[in-house]
Amino acid sequence: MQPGEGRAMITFDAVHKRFPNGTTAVDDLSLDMPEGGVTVLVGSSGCGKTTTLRMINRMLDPTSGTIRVGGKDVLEQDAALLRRSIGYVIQQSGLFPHRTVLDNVATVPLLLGWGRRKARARASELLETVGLTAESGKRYPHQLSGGQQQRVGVARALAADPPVLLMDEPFGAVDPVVRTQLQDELMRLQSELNKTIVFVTHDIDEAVRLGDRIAVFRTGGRLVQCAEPGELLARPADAFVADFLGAERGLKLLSLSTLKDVEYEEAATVHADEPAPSRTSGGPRWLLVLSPARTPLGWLDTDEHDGGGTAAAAPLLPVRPLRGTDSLLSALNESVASPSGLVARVDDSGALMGVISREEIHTHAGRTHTAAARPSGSAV
Ligand SMILES: Nc1ncnc2c1ncn2[C@@H]1O[C@H](COP(=O)(O)OP(=O)(O)OP(=O)(O)O)[C@@H](O)[C@H]1O
Repeated sequence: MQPGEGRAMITFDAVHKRFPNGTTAVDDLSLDMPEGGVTVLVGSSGCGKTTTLRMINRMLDPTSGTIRVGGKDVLEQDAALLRRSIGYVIQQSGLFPHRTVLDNVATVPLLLGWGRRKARARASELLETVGLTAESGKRYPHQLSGGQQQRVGVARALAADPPVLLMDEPFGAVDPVVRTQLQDELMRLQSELNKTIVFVTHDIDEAVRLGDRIAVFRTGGRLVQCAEPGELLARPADAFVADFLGAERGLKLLSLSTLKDVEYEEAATVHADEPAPSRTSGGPRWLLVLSPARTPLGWLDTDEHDGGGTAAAAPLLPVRPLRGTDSLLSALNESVASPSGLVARVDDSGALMGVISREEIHTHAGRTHTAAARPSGSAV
């Protein structure tokens, strides 16, 4: 079973939220969030994502309708206890500035009466889990970078090992490089922990990357479509969703398929310490120069080389080898950037397996689209 296909851990049933000033933030929301999956809520500013999230742990209560977590109506549970049993991560990490990082992470276990020693031991273990050193536990939040503070926020939310994690734009305030690292880290953690995660973001790329299911909202708190990323990208329910996904939604779809099943062919290669062939040798124009461990070092253009010297000493053009876990989108990008139009496919150790042609990548890209565009359940 894929993550996100399990039974519903959180259910919204005809939920409305109207604020006293008359604003309807959430309008007739019925939605299931599967156990052990990541449900991402996306949509433009003010469409009710945060309000939806905050009703799950009773930071806000619905005006009408029912929300259940683990089968239990949240309104029948004590709000403070419910909040402690659900992890919550927000954009500006929300750490207590006058407490050390370790004490910040230990907050909920202490509230739950674990005792100082046990709570701190757990906090220290969690800092390591989210990629921080034990030493950083002694610092205060302002002594950490924005990205590190977000990691502490995630560690704090995980401290009491809650089954549900609510994340409200947790990576919204960090630069794109750190953001990608934090996303990678979250995916790694999730593959071990299998939490039920509800994740709010503005960023559709982040949603496609992290979500098992994506729920798209529009202004007025209306859910327009909730689907797996592939289905959403291939079959947006209406023009609003298509617009929201953007002009590159076809390319985004390719980011969901990997090179695992794409066929490769034998590559024309030359070893680094062999003599560099020239155009007069009559072989193929482009050769991949390999290290002794068969790692691709670069492309040799025999049309531009007069012969003489070793292949390693010849002017080489850069190669960016791809693995089976890399996406079809990366392959398409590399096939455009590669001087030979070929993509070098390597194994997990980085050794060359073969090359994939631009045509093969295009064929797979087309097939991915055709398959995704087919309504689910229809015959292949
Ligand atoms: N306490 C409140 N009182 C009145 N209106 C509110 C309150 N909180 C939110 N709203 C309004 O409810 C609507 C939904 O807000 P919400 O914060 O849930 O949207 P959002 O999709 O999370 O937006 P953003 O992406 O900008 O964070 C907005 O129109 C907002 O102005």
